Amino acid sequence: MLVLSSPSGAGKTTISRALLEREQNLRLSISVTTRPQRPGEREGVDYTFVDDATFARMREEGAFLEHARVFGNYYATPRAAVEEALNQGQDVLFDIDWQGTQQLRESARDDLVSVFILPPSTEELARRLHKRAQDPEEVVRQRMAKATDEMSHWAEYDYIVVNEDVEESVRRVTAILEAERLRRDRQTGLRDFVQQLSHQAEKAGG
Ligand SMILES: Nc1ncnc2c1ncn2[C@@H]1O[C@H](COP(=O)(O)OP(=O)(O)OP(=O)(O)O)[C@@H](O)[C@H]1O
Ligand SMILES: Nc1nc2c(ncn2[C@@H]2O[C@H](COP(=O)(O)O)[C@@H](O)[C@H]2O)c(=O)[nH]1
Repeated sequence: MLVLSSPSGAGKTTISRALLEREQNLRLSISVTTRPQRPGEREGVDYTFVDDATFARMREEGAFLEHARVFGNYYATPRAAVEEALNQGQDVLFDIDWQGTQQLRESARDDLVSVFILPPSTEELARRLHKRAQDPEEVVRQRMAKATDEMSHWAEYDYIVVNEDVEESVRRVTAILEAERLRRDRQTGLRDFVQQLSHQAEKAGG
């Protein structure tokens, strides 16, 4: 479970999309949200868009692994899709905030790798939020005002990537993913493989 968090506009959606194109065994967890759909966003691809009543019902039914109120809207990670992907041996990518990360960390523990994305400067963060031009000015202002609050959680994360150049950031997150996949405890079947090697070495050595 690979989590990316950041202040709004720092670039995690951009980095996630590039990662998903390159990584065969990585699936995006598609969140459920009550936020209005942005121009260009696709239902079931970017988010599953629901109304407040549907969100509340799904939460009561235990359909979420985590949920949070972010910038005045509700967001949640659906349990079934994530469990299915993990059971199939796939890695799952989460683009969620620090509240959701805290909740996932409690349930997933060792299986969670978290990356916090920082902007190179506050001016650049404001530029990116405006450049995206998909939210009303008031929403952009509200998200900028929340940036300090969001960034105060950076030290809760395993890795920090300052997103200056997209390509370089994607390279760094890919390197994190590769290194984490190589951890001894994540390589299943290693014990049998090493036993086999030892057996062959003993035979070869007479
Ligand atoms: N390294 C970069 N350099 C310049 N522009 C960037 C960079 N990374 C992302 N952007 C641009 O910044 C804007 C915001 O990026 P993006 O939507 O990926 O942010 P986000 O962190 O996912 O935001 P949110 O939390 O609101 O979903 C987009 O227009 C994107 O193209
Ligand atoms: N706790 C969760 N946070 C989520 C989830 N999906 C997205 N998010 C975070 O919300 C903000 C705003 O996203 P936007 O798409 O409206 O710009 C951002 O920080 C996302 O990471 C979720 O399922 N749970």
